[in-house]
Amino acid sequence: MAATILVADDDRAIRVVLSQALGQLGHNVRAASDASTLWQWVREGEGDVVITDVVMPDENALDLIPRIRERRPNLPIIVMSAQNTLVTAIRATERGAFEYLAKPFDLTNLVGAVERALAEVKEPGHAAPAPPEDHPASSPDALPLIGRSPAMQEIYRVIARLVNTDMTVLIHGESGTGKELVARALHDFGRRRDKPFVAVNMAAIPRELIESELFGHEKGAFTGAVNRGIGRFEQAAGGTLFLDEIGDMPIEAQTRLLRVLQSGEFSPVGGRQGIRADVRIIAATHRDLRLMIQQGGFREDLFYRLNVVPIRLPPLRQRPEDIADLARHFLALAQRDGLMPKTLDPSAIERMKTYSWPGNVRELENLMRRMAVLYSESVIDRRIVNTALAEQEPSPAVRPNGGGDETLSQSVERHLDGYFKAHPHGLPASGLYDRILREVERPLLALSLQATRGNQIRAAELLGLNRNTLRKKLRELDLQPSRSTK
Ligand SMILES: Nc1ncnc2c1ncn2[C@@H]1O[C@H](COP(=O)(O)OP(=O)(O)OP(=O)(O)O)[C@@H](O)[C@H]1O
Repeated sequence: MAATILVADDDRAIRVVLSQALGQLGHNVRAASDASTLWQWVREGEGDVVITDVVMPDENALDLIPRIRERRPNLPIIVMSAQNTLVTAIRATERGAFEYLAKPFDLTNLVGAVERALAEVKEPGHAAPAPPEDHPASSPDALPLIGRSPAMQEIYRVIARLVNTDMTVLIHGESGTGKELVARALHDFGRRRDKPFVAVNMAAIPRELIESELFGHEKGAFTGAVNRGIGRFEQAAGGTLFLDEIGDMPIEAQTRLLRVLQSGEFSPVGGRQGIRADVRIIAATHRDLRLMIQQGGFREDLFYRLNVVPIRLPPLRQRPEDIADLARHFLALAQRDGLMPKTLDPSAIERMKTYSWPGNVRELENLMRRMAVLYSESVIDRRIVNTALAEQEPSPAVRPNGGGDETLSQSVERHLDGYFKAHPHGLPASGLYDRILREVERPLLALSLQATRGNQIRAAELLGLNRNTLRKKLRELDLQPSRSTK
């Protein structure tokens, strides 16, 4: 069917390309260079589909969309934008765009979108989120996610599509790729944004405590359960529950979670009555769950329950185009925190593009922060990047033989192995047991104090130690408990 397509873009090249491509398919194309001409055509009842750029000389098309939707509710609008941010994608979708395409776009995708839009006109009922609802919360000036690579654009498009739904999402990506940030964006821009976002990391909770952590427990449910405990499901009521590192969930807890997802109800440990589970679930993992299913480590039925909408976050090394934007963003954050302003020399960006970033965006973030703190030069060049990369404290994800999956005990084992190997012709000095335990005790106590801002009572509670015992150990290890002012 030959249709009339209205195109609005102030870039002449785009108007020409679209007119040719759509003209060849037999459509009539009318192209305008500003928003007011487009609006005039729409008012005159012209056109079967609109394709519009966002930023035009006279008006931002995002402001025009609601008017078009009001006047011609059945006229599909395809938005193309070179702004390429999550916020643009979400705004366009929210205001009722039929499709959002980031520039530069693939012509085949555009033609596909036009065809779907025309099919939609013939058979209405399409999915432009209606009614176009404007979210006050969805206009943070700060962008939640940085990066304009095609891979990130695709992720923004998916997030925008999910904004008005409660669909379960499973995010997959290496450590540090931004899984939690995506989960937060889904919550912050979604309809549950006024309710809590609760994150639980399955890898960080002892196996035997996972169920009570998630579902809560009744008083007396187990030794130590002196009071009723509220679980994360209840805490997140009305909001979003982010199950991080879902691949680390023990199989029994998986069974229980599956039952909750199937029935929509949960019971606290030691309790009977079912409580309605009003949470949106977003899960994330860096593991290959399909492989785990084959090996019997993950329940297939749970996987399908969670994998309703899969999102794959690519590692940073596969989207080097994002590195410059991200690096500048982190430098700007450091500057906001009172550090000296710094700029990046092109040679620094080139160098960073060839590095492999095993710790992904988190590693880049740490590197930029370190450079902001430790280097006095105001322009960062290749040499500084090289030096900073070389002195990098190897994090588990950065170590060549460590990989992101290394557990604490594996890493200790690796260290001890190195220690024994350092004495090839004999044994280390005796008294090893106490020496090694102290090695572990020291960072554990220091970090606990740091986490409780030097509050010894809270640190003792956190550690499950008697206060006097903690004080004694701090003295023995010569750790100065300094209380930070804030
Ligand atoms: N696209 C992005 N834009 C801005 N900051 C980002 C982006 N991706 C990641 N970050 C930052 O990098 C750090 C790591 O991100 P995040 O914690 O979301 O990763 P993750 O994949 O959940 O990691 P892990 O699997 O280790 O928990 C955070 O400080 C986050 O703010």
